[in-house]
Amino acid sequence: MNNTVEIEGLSYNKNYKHILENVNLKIEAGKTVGLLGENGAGKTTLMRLIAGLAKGAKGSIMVAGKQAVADKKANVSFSEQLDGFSSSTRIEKIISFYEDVYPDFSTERYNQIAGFLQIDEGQRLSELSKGMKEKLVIGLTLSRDTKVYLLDEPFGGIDSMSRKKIIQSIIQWKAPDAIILVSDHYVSEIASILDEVVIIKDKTIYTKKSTEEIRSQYAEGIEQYYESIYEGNDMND
Ligand SMILES: Nc1ncnc2c1ncn2[C@@H]1O[C@H](COP(=O)(O)OP(=O)(O)OP(=O)(O)O)[C@@H](O)[C@H]1O
Repeated sequence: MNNTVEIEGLSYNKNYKHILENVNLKIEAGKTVGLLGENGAGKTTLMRLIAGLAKGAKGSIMVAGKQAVADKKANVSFSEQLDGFSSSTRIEKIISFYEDVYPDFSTERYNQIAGFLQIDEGQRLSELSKGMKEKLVIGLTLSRDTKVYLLDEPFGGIDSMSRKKIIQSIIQWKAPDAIILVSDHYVSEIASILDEVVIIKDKTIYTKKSTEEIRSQYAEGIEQYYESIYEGNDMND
């Protein structure tokens, strides 16, 4: 089996607090996977570890068969929140930064996505609404040509019409063998694009299941499954 992400025995503490314990997770090439869990469950932390941005974990995280931080950075595109740019920065400046820093950044792909999302390059960060900023982050993240895309709650501020359009288009913006790992609290909205669902609970991967299997067991789908796990009355496991 061709696993693009392979995590074994991963534990992570921050400021003496156990955040993740004994996480094991394998994600096959090409899958679009929903990462679900309540506030503070550890979704962002897990993504930062996969992206090579958080250090000091125990266990192993392999991305495309490699463990070094530099390889993770080269193979993973993470939806960073642009906090490093001053609010007066124009979008065109951010795009040229991405072009300089990431050899795999495709300006052509960015222009396609930005056209679809109606992002205006001439604007400054301070002029963007929360939803527009999120659209920009989605555009920048998916314009790199990488094996793994990590989208951390990418749609929170985006209006529901645009959100539906973006969700339906998102898979076309990745190579067929690339993985998307997306966390979101709007479970039912992203359900249609997911191949698998991973749930973090009690500091670990509580379960990973294909959406097909979930739908065959839960008439109301992924949201019902997710709620059943948090309420402690799931049918199996
Ligand atoms: N710098 C830190 N020091 C100590 N604890 C931290 C630190 N950063 C995060 N945490 C804790 O790690 C846990 C996981 O946080 P994380 O942001 O990964 O969760 P999340 O699932 O992404 O949550 P949300 O859905 O609210 O975004 C939380 O309990 C949080 O309080």
